[in-house]
Amino acid sequence: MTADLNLLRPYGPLVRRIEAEATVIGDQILKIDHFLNHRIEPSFITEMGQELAKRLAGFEPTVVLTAEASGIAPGLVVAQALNVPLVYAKKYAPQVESPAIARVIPSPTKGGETKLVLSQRYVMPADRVVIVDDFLSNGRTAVALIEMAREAGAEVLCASFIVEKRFKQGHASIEALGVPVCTLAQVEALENGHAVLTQPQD
Ligand SMILES: O=P(O)(O)OC[C@H]1O[C@H](OP(=O)(O)OP(=O)(O)O)[C@H](O)[C@@H]1O
Repeated sequence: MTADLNLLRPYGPLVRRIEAEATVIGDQILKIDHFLNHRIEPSFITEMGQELAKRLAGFEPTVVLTAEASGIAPGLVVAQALNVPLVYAKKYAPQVESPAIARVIPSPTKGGETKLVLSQRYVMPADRVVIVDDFLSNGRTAVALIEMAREAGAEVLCASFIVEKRFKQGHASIEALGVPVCTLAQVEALENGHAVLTQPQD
């Protein structure tokens, strides 16, 4: 698959904020939870979600799919901009109306295992799905969401993220499923307390 460069265009305002404000721990951990997923800045998450929505509009999705919890804020902005529903796979109280589809994945940031559960009532065979999440790392969450949507009979058009760690295998795992990846910031490496990012052209 040839990557669509428009889907991977670095978004300048986000790249600059990560460079200036991220906390980098070792060569694996990047924290920007002061504006993205613990303390959320409504104006900035809206700006970023609208940028993702612009890139995703051409896929003509009928539903945005994410995972509880940190995907909900960006997912809601994208869904609102595209005027489609947001569905989130439940993680923390995974009792949903049956029939349901589930996947167990290694918990990305907490260790142990996480169960993702989705009611088939909310993703249907005619649906055109785009995935939205805050971070792409090893890709286990996104791959599970893609598999679950496909098990429901839906078509998955694109998987999109605010930030991706290019030094992990998530991007390749998603493309291996035939799904294009869309991201606003691409972290190439974490070194000496700093994030090295793909630079915007503008
Ligand atoms: O590409 P991956 O390796 O799957 O990692 C990315 C996932 O990790 C985080 O979720 P996490 O479960 O850590 O936290 P959350 O419950 O706050 O969303 C993040 O929100 C993504 O969903």
